[in-house]
Amino acid sequence: TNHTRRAPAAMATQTSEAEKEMREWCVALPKVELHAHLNGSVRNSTLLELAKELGDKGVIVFEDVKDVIMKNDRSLPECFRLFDLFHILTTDHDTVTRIAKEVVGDFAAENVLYLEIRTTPKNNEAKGMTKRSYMNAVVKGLKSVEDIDVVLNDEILSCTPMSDSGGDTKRKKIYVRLLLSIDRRETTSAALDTVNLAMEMKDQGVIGIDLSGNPVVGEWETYLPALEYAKELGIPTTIHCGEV
Ligand SMILES: CNc1ncnc2c1ncn2[C@@H]1O[C@H](COP(=O)(O)O)[C@@H](O)[C@H]1O
Repeated sequence: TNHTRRAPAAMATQTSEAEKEMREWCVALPKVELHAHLNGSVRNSTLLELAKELGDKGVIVFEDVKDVIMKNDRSLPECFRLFDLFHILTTDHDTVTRIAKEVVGDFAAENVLYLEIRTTPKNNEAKGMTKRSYMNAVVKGLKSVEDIDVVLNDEILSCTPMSDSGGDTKRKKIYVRLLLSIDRRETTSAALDTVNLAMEMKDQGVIGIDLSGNPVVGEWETYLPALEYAKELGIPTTIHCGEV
């Protein structure tokens, strides 16, 4: 804070010690994370690495993108421009698998015990991707976490062999559930596809749907049939609204 900067050196050190302790306490505290967007939770280092690869291929200009990724204090419109960039960087099956794996690992490292990840299933013909194959890539990522027990639907999906001595008590365990997001840019039929997919994937950790995306885009009437359909099917729903 400004206050800290103006304080004498000794006091500043004390404050930063206190801040450090508070941060450590927050990390150690067992937590529940209910609002993580998959593509909003990607490590900066991974984004930079992916941007570098696409820069080398001439798809983007790395230097421009680097500044955008590292910028802090973004406005809401800037956030949505950034998501469009993230989607260019992340949307192929292997990258989706990679980011899902890393995101779960990062939350577990911060002692999140129960994690709900929401993500927008994407059709991308150029990559041979359907909403279903996108979600399969996400689930594959969750199952490929090696050093943590990831529990989807109360079943242990990823678990390296326990030691012969009867189990390694130091292994972390995280319960992960998925919400399928409808992007406000989508059509009624695409939104209905997402609800059907959520129903199909109930036994793979999918526990609900979400309406998200740029709040200044789209019309409520477009998604209403999908939300009503979800209600009929008994699928729990979360909604982003009123942010502008
Ligand atoms: C800032 N507040 C917000 N309001 C509304 N939607 C948001 C959001 N933050 C993120 N998203 C939604 O999450 C997507 C990225 O993750 P996935 O591609 O789904 O994994 C964004 O494109 C947007 O649709």
